[in-house]
Amino acid sequence: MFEHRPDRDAEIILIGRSNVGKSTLMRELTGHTFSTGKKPGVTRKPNHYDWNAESFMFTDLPGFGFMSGVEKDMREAIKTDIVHYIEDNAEKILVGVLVVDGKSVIDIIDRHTNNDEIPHDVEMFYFLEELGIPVVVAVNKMDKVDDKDERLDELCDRLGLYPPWQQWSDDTIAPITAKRGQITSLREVLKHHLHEAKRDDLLKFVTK
Ligand SMILES: Nc1nc2c(ncn2[C@@H]2O[C@H](COP(=O)(O)OP(=O)(O)OP(=O)(O)O)[C@@H](O)[C@H]2O)c(=O)[nH]1
Repeated sequence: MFEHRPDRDAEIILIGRSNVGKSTLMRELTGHTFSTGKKPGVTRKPNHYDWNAESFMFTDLPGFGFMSGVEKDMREAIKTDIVHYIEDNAEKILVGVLVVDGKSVIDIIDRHTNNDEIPHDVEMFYFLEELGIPVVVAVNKMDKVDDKDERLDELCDRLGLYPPWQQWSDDTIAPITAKRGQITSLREVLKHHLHEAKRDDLLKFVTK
């Protein structure tokens, strides 16, 4: 289990496969640089970035799925810890940001679907929804995607959301390029959810 979760009442979590750009996004959202102990095989913990006065924090959860140099058992253990963390804190999690790599996400989802498995990304999407946590899909690395609309429509299709993707751009689908600081669409969607949750007091944390 992950230990040392700061005791905060409200939280926005980032989850996603390894290497999709969660740390980069976390840096953009908070303006803070984290040392992440990136060596494969090293035990991986959540990164919390928190504000005591408002009892709010962003949490970057460890990446799930394939990580080079990390054994399958270890990957499964990390995923189990992530699931427990989300279940245990569901009431405090205002938004779950599922970060995916826009360039590879469709291939990865389809590869796993063919094996009769539920792909991790799709599974996490439904898992958050079942817990009643609003899910935002931050589709990162859009700088590497040429056919943007087509790709985002495909992603909607795989997640059970009716295309066109623009229908979901207010509350669910946020194409971004975290590396270049292009995350306005995500900020807007987060604002929407904080407002819905009647937490306008927290808007300043998602606005630049
Ligand atoms: N082209 C492109 N690359 C990006 C973008 N955002 C992040 N990256 C790159 O993707 C790689 C992984 O980024 P990280 O932020 O370390 O990813 P992570 O999801 O935190 O990875 P884990 O710690 O393994 O879970 C780095 O080389 C980043 O520079 C983006 O918007 N576009």
